[in-house]
Formats: sequence, structure tokens, C-alpha cells
Amino acid sequence: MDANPVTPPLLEIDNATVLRGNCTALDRLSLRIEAGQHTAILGANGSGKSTLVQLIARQLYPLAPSDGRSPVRVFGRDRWNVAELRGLLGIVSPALQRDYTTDTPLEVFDAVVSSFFAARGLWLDHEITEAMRERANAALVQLEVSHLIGREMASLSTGEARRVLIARALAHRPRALLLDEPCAGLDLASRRHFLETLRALARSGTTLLLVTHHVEEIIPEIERVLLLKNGLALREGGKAATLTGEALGEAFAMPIRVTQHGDWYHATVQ
Ligand SMILES: Nc1ncnc2c1ncn2[C@@H]1O[C@H](COP(=O)(O)OP(=O)(O)OP(=O)(O)O)[C@@H](O)[C@H]1O
Repeated sequence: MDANPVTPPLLEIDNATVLRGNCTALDRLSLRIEAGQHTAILGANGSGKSTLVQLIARQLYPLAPSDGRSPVRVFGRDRWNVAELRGLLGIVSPALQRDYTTDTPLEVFDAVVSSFFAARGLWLDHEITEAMRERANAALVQLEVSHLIGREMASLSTGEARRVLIARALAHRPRALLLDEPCAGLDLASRRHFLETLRALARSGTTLLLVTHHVEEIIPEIERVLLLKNGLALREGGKAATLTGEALGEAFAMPIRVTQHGDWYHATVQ
């Protein structure tokens, strides 16, 4: 066995172009995120954030490069069984939340524990072990939503459902979590409380990839930012270099003033 194994990067994207309809949604994007490197992906509406999430989630594919090498590698591999990948990289997106809160009724604990079968709910052939039960319960406790067991997913508030879906992703003890607009639809107090939960997750060793429109949601634990604009990586690096009025002004095509309060950043339109 290798006594000093090198951890592969969480994500390597090398010159990836993704077309959607007539639009180049990602344009020769290159990005490398090391394991443990909490990162925010920030950009205006239409900048390519959701496309990037779907590229990482294997729901969209890049144009094939001329050398035949896949431009996307997750944990060092370019081929993944999607269920296996979800165990290492949990993904919670608005599309997933829509899927879990509409259509067929689904109880909260079933929604979480069914993740072990890569299913949306439980079926007769699913045998839940005690270990699965414990991990599902522990994840619900960690996200402070165990009191919701017994409720239907469709009956939960936006914030409650999101916490349950993060618990579902966490039940696998993934190495990383990709959260697409996790604060959307939360009121001011819920957002702050939710961000504290994310801080605790980041500190507990789960690498966070946070996709957002809002500078205010970049928790102090996140040190690196990718700014997207029109499918291009406009700027990438530490917060001091990326969260500037100049860079954000360019990303959002507006004059923007950035202020810093402790380890938090705020942006206002001038
Ligand atoms: N199904 C589609 N067909 C054609 N164009 C699309 C499709 N989905 C997205 N696009 C285009 O791709 C570009 C990137 O869209 P994407 O949804 O990735 O942006 P985003 O940064 O996630 O935006 P938002 O913040 O509004 O969710 C946009 O110009 C969008 O119009």
C-alpha cells in the first residue's frame, strides 16, 4: 500500500465547452479544485453556474476535445457510475428540491434513507440496515430536522426541505457537497442560521462548493472564488483578488461597492 497517497483533486476541468441550444453556456472553462478547498462559484443570471453544476453532476456533457480526453475529472476519474459519484460528491440543487417536493408523496425519513439505494423513495426490495438507519438519523440531527420525520416532503417549507435534502446527501458521508443556490427562498434569519450550518459542515471536513449570486452567502470558511461571466471564467482565486468592486462590477455589469465586515463580504450597487 502507498504510505503517502496523494489525494486527487476534487474537480479538474480542462478547457470544457458546453453548448445549450444556440448558446455557448460554458466557454473553454478550466478549473481545478483541490480536495478540502471550499470554493464559491459566483455569477450573474445566465453566467453558466447551473450549466457548470450539471456538467459536474454528469447531467450535461462538454464538446468532445480533439485529443479524445474527457475535459472533466472528479476525484481523478473521468468515468463514474452516477450513484457511486453521489456517495462521494453530494449535490443539492433547486431541480432536486422540485423533484422531491412535488409529484409522488414522500415521507422525510424515507427521502433520506432511500439515498442508499440511489432512489427517490423506498420500494419493497430495499432492505434498510441498522447502519443505514443510524446514518440517516445522524444526518437529520446534524441538519437539525429530525423533528420533521413523519412529515411529507411536499408539506415542508423551502428551508426545511433543503435541510432534509442536504441530510440525504450527507447520509453517505460524502467528501464534498455541491450546493446550488442553497439560500434561495430563505428569509433573513433562516439564511443566517442556514449559513451557520454550512460553516459547521465546512469545519467538519466536508468540502463545500457553493454556487450563488450573492457575495453575502460566501461564508468565511470559503477562501476561493470562481467568478463566471457569459460562460467564461472571469476571475478565479482568493477572496481579496476576486471579491473586489472592479471584478464584481464586471461580472454583474454594474458599478458595485464591496465592504468587508470581519470575514464576511457585502456588495451593494452604487
Ligand atoms: N435548455 C437551454 N437551452 C438553451 N439555452 C440554455 C438552456 N439552458 C440554459 N441556457 C443558456 O445557457 C446560459 C447559461 O445558463 P445557466 O442556467 O447555466 O446560467 P446560471 O448562471 O445558472 O443562471 P441563473 O443564475 O439565472 O440560474 C444562459 O445564456 C442560458 O440562457
